[in-house]
Amino acid sequence: MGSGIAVTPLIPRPVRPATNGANYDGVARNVDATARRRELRQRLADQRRALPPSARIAAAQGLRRSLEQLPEYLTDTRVAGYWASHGELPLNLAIAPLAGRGQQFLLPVIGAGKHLRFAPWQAGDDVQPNRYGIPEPAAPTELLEPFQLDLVFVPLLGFDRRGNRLGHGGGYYDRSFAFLNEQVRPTEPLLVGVGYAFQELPQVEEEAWDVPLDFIATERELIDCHPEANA
Ligand SMILES: Nc1nc2c(c(=O)[nH]1)N(C=O)[C@@H](CNc1ccc(C(=O)N[C@@H](CCC(=O)O)C(=O)O)cc1)CN2
Ligand SMILES: Nc1ncnc2c1ncn2[C@@H]1O[C@H](COP(=O)(O)OP(=O)(O)OP(=O)(O)O)[C@@H](O)[C@H]1O
Repeated sequence: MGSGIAVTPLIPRPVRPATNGANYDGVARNVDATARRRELRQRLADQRRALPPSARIAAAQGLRRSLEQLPEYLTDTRVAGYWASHGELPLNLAIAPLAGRGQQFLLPVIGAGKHLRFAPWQAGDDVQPNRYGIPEPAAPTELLEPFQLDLVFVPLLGFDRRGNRLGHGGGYYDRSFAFLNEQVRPTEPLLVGVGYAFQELPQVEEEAWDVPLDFIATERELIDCHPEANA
């Protein structure tokens, strides 16, 4: 599809052992991990909501500068993002230049089975709230499957530098992009997590179903989660 710059393929990540083992210890470890994730999500969500408007506006501008370091942001044809809610880092300044460059922007639409599809959206198009109160295109002319996208800005609550992500806990992105775990990464679509720098964690515990991010863009920097590719 429309990716401008070729990226060096990597060896696929080894399949991680499932954490939901059938024995008692496996189950207990899993319950602990779930409780830890819930606590961490709450703390990060509270912290994000408490950010003053000035920090949000400055971050939206910093994010655009970070994304300009990514060739795919400047050239890819189909670019999916999100409508910032719950204090998420606003994408509006990063999205604005896309139309002028002939790039299509799309928003996620929640479907059956917690799978996302993506609808083209441009400024002025009608939106309606989904079940979480997040706006979705109201009358999409087409709905694209995740594999049809070139670049995806993925919302997150927490991240680490290896590309592990903590989301809202719905598992929407992991389910929708699970097919990438069978492919040599990075490939298309390229997954770029977007969040505030303060959302960085030393390590996000990996779960068997997680789909790692290729890059993470914050208001401060663009993080390449496959640094060995450039070594
Ligand atoms: N802006 C935006 N759009 C998005 C996502 C997102 O994270 N951000 N999604 C990412 O997947 C999908 C929607 N998934 C979501 C999953 C949970 C919650 C949410 O508010 N969860 C509550 C708990 C609600 C409950 O338990 O039912 C919370 O976090 O407080 C929101 C969106 C698709 N669209
Ligand atoms: N590929 C998958 N197949 C089946 N279930 C899945 C898959 N991916 C995630 N899940 C389920 O979804 C639940 C939530 O996953 P997780 O905590 O990783 O969500 P998240 O990445 O934080 O959420 P979101 O992507 O919506 O922001 C998990 O408990 C898991 O059972």
